[in-house]
Amino acid sequence: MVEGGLVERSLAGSSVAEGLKRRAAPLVERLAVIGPGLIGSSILRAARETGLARTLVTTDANPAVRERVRELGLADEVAPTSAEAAAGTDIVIICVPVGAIASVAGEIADRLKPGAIVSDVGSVKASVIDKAGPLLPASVHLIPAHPVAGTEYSGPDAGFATLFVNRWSIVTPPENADPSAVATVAALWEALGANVEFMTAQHHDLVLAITSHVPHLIAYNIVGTAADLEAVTQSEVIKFSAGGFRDFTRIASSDPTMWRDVFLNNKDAVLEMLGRFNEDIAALARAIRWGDGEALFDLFTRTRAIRRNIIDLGQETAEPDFGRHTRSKDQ
Ligand SMILES: NC(=O)c1ccc[n+]([C@@H]2O[C@H](COP(=O)([O-])OP(=O)(O)OC[C@H]3O[C@@H](n4cnc5c(N)ncnc54)[C@H](O)[C@@H]3O)[C@@H](O)[C@H]2O)c1
Ligand SMILES: O=C(O)C(=O)C[C@]1(C(=O)O)C=C[C@@H](O)C=C1
Repeated sequence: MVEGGLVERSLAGSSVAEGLKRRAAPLVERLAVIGPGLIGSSILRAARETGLARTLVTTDANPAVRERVRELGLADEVAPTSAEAAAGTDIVIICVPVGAIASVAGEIADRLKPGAIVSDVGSVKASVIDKAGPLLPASVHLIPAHPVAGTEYSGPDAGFATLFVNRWSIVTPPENADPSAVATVAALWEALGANVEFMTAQHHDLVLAITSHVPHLIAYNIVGTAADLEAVTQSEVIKFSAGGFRDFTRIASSDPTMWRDVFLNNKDAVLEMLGRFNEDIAALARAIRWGDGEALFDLFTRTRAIRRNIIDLGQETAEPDFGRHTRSKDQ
């Protein structure tokens, strides 16, 4: 870790994006991002703008992504493999789909220096600790995290430096995690503009099952159902999709690999929340069948208040913003 010393790099033509602060000194010497897609490239962009690390290293399993990252100039070094990217690095952030995190951990294990921190951004946390933890040497610190910020887009062109500004990043340290390594990961996310919250991986997975995973499943399902009906209704599904349905199509266009892995790795929590969801939707169907307007009105009043609370807390724009990714100054 870098203890002190002023490092001022000139960033040709770029000013620090709103909500990000340029650091007087880097937090770490060498930061590696494995998988510079939407989330990884956003970390690299924000790290570049803030001067978070003296050297930014990245790699990707896909050679076309490595080439694109070079073209975009997102890192100081683009390594050919994960093992080479991780060698001699202070912090490695694994930004690949949840199902590939453990295999990356296995690939880098031998090349990590003692005291290095390995983190990730996976949308599911307990499986990362269970599967990646045993593959890493005892001399490194596994401190998983999850930035609760994203879009439906993927790849290095989709990222932007301000993605994490004023969003939560949930850090889920395993039992007996080294406090200074936990503090470093928290400081990293704060430097990227996020607000940090700590919880166990199990609690994270339960909370995110209802706030993120089941909503995505519902969106995938409703768009799938509508697409099946399209044969019956001809082009009406597309023609009249300017309203609520359109909001679902945004969510349902999210990356298939990422979401397949989320559901396969958070099975228990998702099934538990889905069970509860099914009970509640059955109650709504009953209210409609029996003309129970009061039950419908009461629920819709409660949910409207929840939406307004979220907006008041500044965590959502008032209207769906389909072009959020265009906030990027790097594109
Ligand atoms: N998209 C979101 O909204 C969002 C938000 C928060 C967290 N996450 C989590 O972040 C992670 C990345 O998501 P993303 O949306 O940035 O995905 P992405 O598809 O944009 O990028 C992932 C990158 O990882 C690379 N990759 C895949 N397997 C690899 C391997 N074995 N070794 C090296 N590179 C590999 C891919 O080629 C791709 O470039 C996922 O775990 C996801 O759950 C996503
Ligand atoms: O805004 C979106 O498009 C998202 O779906 C982002 C979202 C979410 O559900 O809030 C999706 C998955 C991540 O793990 C975190 C954030």
